[in-house]
Amino acid sequence: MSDTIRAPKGLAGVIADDTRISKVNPATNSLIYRGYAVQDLCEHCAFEEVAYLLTKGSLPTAEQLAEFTAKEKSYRNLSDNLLAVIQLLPKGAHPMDAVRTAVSVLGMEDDRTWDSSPETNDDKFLRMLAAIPSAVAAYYRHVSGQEYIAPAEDLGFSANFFHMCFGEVPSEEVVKAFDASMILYAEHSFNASTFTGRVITSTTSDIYSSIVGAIGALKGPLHGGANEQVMHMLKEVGEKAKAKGWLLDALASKRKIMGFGHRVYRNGDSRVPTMRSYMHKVADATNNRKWVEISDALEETMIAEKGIHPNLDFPAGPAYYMMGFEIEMFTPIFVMSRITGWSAHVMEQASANKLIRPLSEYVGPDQRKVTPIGERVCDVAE
Ligand SMILES: CC(=O)SCCNC(=O)CCNC(=O)[C@H](O)C(C)(C)COP(=O)(O)OP(=O)(O)OC[C@H]1O[C@@H](n2cnc3c(N)ncnc32)[C@H](O)[C@@H]1OP(=O)(O)O
Ligand SMILES: O=C([O-])CC(=O)C(=O)O
Repeated sequence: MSDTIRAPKGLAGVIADDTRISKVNPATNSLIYRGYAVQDLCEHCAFEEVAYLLTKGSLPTAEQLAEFTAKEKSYRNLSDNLLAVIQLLPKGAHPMDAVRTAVSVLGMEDDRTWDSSPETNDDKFLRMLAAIPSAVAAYYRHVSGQEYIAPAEDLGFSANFFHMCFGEVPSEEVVKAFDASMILYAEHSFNASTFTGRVITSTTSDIYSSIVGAIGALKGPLHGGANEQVMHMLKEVGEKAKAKGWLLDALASKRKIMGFGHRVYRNGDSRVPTMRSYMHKVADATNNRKWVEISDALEETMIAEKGIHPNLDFPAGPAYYMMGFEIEMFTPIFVMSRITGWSAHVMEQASANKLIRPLSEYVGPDQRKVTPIGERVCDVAE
């Protein structure tokens, strides 16, 4: 077929569409959101400002931010129905499945299913931004056999999350480190989960469905699920002195080292230095250098042996662990942030939509006749 193009496996290197939301630039090792460097955003902004920036296109004024955060706070409370659903969920399930279910219920509670106007989508986004942390915390409290803690209206996004999980807010340094991680995780162009969300939107389905699909894609250990695997790996290594030997054995047995490598960046992830410095601050604030030391030893060996650098999940995982979060909460925490980037992409896709539907090359058996079941001896799979 002359008018078709054969894309490489995994669509590697393929530009699938334009976007105004972010630019991942491996040549300069940089990442900008709507023109602003993420490092700059981490230094000068709270996560709520970045959420506004990503979804609306510009940084808010103080007045615009006050209106945005007031609305976000007003949407934090879960309905009795959703709270009851969360409390009925199996305790052994993965929290990512609980978040996926919670977003699905949020969608069912919103009677504007077929209204995907920009104003309505923006409001639906704000509902999810506000309610997802409440759902993550509610599931955590349920699983750990503790009473649900209602959101606090006088706390910012990140401080409120700590409050809902633990009933207390840690030091300013720790809250800032968490908030910076929210900024760094917020958006990353056409990664697998965002692309999933855009594919769903391209069918003119609703934003909740797009986000449910994106959550499913993020859960995988090759994508967002890697932040949990990093911490499992650090625990398996156990101590700094064993890190080098552990890594060499893992590489010899062809094991994928979680938190290393990236489809787009080849010389290191632009977000790592910032997150690493916050991880160090959390280690200092919690008086615990163990995970930092093991991480440093693994990184040094991985770069020396394979020339493969860490990605954002590598410092984020241990940072969350030192903040006191259970490992299985790490990827749901990623969802709390990436809901901003996903929603911005859903709105961008909807504003200039074209159904996303590639072709495939059929490599199965040639056309053959169906043998009626009574005469069938054995159908050989090819
Ligand atoms: C927020 C995020 O989603 S960031 C990504 C989080 N994911 C992870 O940390 C999981 C671990 N990393 C990986 O699996 C990969 O690096 C990915 C999935 C992120 C990128 O994959 P791809 O772009 O398809 O690269 P690919 O897997 O082909 O790797 C190229 C080569 O580097 C090797 N490589 C890449 N990452 C790793 C790794 N983490 N450990 C060991 N080897 C690796 C591959 O084995 C391959 O080697 P080969 O050419 O000898 O076969
Ligand atoms: O860009 C990617 O493929 C994965 C990633 O780092 C992200 O989604 O933050």
